[in-house]
Amino acid sequence: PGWFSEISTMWPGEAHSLKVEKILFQGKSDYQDVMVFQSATYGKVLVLDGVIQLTERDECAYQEMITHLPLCSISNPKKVLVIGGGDGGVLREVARHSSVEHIDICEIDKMVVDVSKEHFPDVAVGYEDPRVTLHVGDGVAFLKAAQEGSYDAVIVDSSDPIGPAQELFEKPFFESVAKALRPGGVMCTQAESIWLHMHIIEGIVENCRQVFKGSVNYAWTTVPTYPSGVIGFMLCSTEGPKVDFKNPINPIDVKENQHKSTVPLKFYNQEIHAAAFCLPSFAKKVIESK
Ligand SMILES: NCCCN[C@H]1CC[C@H](NCCCN)CC1
Repeated sequence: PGWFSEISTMWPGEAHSLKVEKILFQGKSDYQDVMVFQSATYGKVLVLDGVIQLTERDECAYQEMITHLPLCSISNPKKVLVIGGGDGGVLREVARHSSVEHIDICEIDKMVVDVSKEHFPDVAVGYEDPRVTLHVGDGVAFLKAAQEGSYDAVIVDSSDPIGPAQELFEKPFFESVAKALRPGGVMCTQAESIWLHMHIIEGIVENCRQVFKGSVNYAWTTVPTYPSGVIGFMLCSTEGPKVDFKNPINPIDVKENQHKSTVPLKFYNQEIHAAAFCLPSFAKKVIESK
């Protein structure tokens, strides 16, 4: 009954709105306000501190791209760490890779996990994979404690730099990720919008170029329900075996190796992988000059 508008100081003067059919959950965790509503045209919607995290209709774009851009760029990923991603969508996507043997996930807010399992079963299906271990806690502390060189890939599926995820956009965190990765290991982080946050992106790229001595590339994709309709990703690799993010070398094994109730890929494919790294001139100028 009415409309939800995503108003935030992070995107001044604009607000994406969705028609609300019914509010399904409202709560306050130790970290943020959590809400789920049934929208008129995008399925169910997860909102944290007034910011849209995912909708049933378009979550495939973000979860598939943030996962397969890194994992399809290296051969035989075995050990993967997800920071954030409490809704389970990234886990669902990592599980499609048959070479993966172990998936750690560190999510700070248990309420996000529980709410996703209750209201977004096709997203939280990722938790049903036996290779998954959930750690409820701060990703910064988890990485500080992680053994050096223990992961092939780290995916940072965070909210925005205002709130609990603030530290996940800073240099010390990137340094701890690089330490936890093997030589030639890869990181993929949520990296905002080129339409809204070129300044934030500039800072992230600068930090990543200082910390990651392999490849550092920015990719982007379309997600209708994120502000400006696009979201970016920072793809980085540590010193060691060369990683060419722009040419996927490891096609996903979508046959047997996923949970029976996992939905098929809806968004990611080889061509859109390569296209994701093509940037408009105003963004290319800033990102490739750092
Ligand atoms: N697993 C889904 C979590 C999604 N992370 C989101 C990425 C986008 C963000 N707002 C977009 C802000 C404008 N770039 C909210 C969290």
